[in-house]
Amino acid sequence: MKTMNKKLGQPVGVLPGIGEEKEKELQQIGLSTIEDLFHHFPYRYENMEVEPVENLRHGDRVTIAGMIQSEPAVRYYGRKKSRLSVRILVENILVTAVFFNRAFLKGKMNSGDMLTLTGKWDKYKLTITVQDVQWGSPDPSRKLQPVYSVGGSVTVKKLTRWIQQALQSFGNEVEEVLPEALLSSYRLPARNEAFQMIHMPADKEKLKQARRRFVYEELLMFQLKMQTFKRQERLAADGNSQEFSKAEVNAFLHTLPFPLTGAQRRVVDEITKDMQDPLKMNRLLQGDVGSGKTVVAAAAMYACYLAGGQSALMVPTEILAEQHADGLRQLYAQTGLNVVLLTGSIKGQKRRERNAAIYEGTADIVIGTHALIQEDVHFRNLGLVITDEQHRFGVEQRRLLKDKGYEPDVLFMTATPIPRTLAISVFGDMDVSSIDELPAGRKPIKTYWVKHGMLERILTFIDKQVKEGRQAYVICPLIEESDMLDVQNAIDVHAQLQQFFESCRVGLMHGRLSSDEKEAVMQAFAANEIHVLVSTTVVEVGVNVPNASVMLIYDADRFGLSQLHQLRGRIGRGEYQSYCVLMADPKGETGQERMRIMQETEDGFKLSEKDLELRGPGDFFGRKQSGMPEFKMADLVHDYRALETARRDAASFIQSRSFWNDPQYAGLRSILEESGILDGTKLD
Ligand SMILES: Nc1ncnc2c1ncn2[C@@H]1O[C@H](COP(=O)(O)OP(=O)(O)OP(=O)(O)O)[C@@H](O)[C@H]1O
Repeated sequence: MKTMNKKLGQPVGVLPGIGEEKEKELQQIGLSTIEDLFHHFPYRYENMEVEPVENLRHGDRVTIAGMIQSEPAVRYYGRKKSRLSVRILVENILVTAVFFNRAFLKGKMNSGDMLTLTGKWDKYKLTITVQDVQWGSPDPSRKLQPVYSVGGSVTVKKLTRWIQQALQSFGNEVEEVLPEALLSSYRLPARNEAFQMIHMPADKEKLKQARRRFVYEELLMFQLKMQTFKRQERLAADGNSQEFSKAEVNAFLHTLPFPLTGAQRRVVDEITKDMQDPLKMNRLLQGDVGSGKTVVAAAAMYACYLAGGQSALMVPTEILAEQHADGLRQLYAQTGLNVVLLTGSIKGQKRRERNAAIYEGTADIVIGTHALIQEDVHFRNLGLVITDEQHRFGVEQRRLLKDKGYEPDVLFMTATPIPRTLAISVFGDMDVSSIDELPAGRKPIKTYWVKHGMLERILTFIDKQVKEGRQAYVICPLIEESDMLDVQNAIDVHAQLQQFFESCRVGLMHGRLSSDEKEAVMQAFAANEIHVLVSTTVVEVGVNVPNASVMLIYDADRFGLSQLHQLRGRIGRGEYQSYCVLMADPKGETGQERMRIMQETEDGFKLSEKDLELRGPGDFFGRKQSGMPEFKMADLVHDYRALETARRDAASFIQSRSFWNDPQYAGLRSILEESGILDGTKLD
């Protein structure tokens, strides 16, 4: 995190040896000031610790030290190539050191000179192919050598020298930004020491301490910014309370065919309180597959209706929009609410009519895909926006709504249970509600991992289930590069299964069907006119057919854990015992591990933590749409404890009066001021 110290803000050109040209090159890799140099952390370290010769492993990069015993011999080959070899005595063992294309060293080498050599070790020939040579005994301060990312003609060696010079000349200018009390209670090194330790570590322990400090500092700043942003945004939207009676919402809940679970009730309370609050709601609702998020959304939209507002429910696919529209109409059957569906495939006169209903305010609830809050749609009084699958709806859309003059309460629903650590880091500016309980009477899904050779037995099992009145999904292999190949796979599997199942009806679903076709297939499946549905992953999110009790997933090891969990969540949604069969012959350890985990647990939160471990956060949401914050030092998987601590500390700082006045927080405050968050201009 940069401070605004004047001396540290000087251009790198003030250092000896950096002329205009080098200064430009450094600028190009983002290093303009002295402070930039300090913050250019090594991305790894070269271990230069000298080890006894007998401990050295063949092929490793090693450092040894010894005395020159022979005249160096040089052989030239080709036009510019040479090989210099010299005998070195290392702990009574004669070792050959080989230097390629550095014949000029010959003149510098004298018998009896002490050399410290780093390079690749050949255990059998007792030879080191030297990459780095220093005259003299090993320098104890160089045991861990930083390696930096560089560019142009700037080499690691030069950059290391400049950073060290900068630390020597300006290290004392570094000001502490963390309060003294924090440093001592967490045993973190002071900022100026930490810079020394990270660029010139005396040993691994020191390096670890420095890293701990910068990780904490980085995460704390991130959390402070997020939380300050949240506070600012909320203050700005003051006076946005929705007025309705909670008793009437409860009366609606009593009309439902089932009682809410304890978790659903708690979450409805949290949401309706937020809506009644003058501050704008910005809440993430997460719940495991099948935990009953839709009913919670229905309650929130009903509350908004009571307050005289309209609600928009945005979902990622048309199938889902249609399913939700049907489901909500049933839930609202006794209320007289007007539910309107708006998707890309509704055109012409129909669309004009629906747009008019939205504009005039007779549409109480509008359900659709993204297009809903964009394009030609204008609400009369938009009070609540709910989006399903929050990661597809970001800051941009929120801004878009604002620009249209709407300041609705916002609820994000996700069926992907996000590990708590990730939720608070990515969505740190939101409140989080979790439905952590499934409706009563659900039977745990039985999950089996089988090899492809078992296919026939599985199909026979499906046949038996269908004869008992149930239905099945067959999910086709995923070929990530190509949607078209996925479709082809589904078509092939469909043809094969049609032959196998003589008496059942086998349907086909994939992304290339038109929306009318998709709807027809889904309706036929929901009505049990299709017994076995062969599908690509388009059924992944949200599809709800409680009579389906079997899912067979081809090549299951190609899917991520969270995705498998989503898919599996399509079954076990009713009263019947359900079975998920993962067909896979994974070669790698990770694939096998995934299959085992899937068999062992049905807890979405646990699975997504595991997923994160196996894949890393970048992959978790898919790189492109992730919107994940990038950290210089911190790693969300390994540093999650620090993240939790930072979050708590940031929250208590922001709420305390002393944080905004006391000089010990001046450093942190000034960074917040610099970031522009305090005047609401940006969030970086
Ligand atoms: N409290 C409850 N008691 C019994 N059944 C319930 C309860 N709440 C919801 N259900 C039923 O459970 C099923 C799943 O609910 P819903 O579709 O809302 O889940 P979801 O959380 O959206 O799941 P997914 O993320 O997997 O789509 C539905 O058939 C719904 O009617």
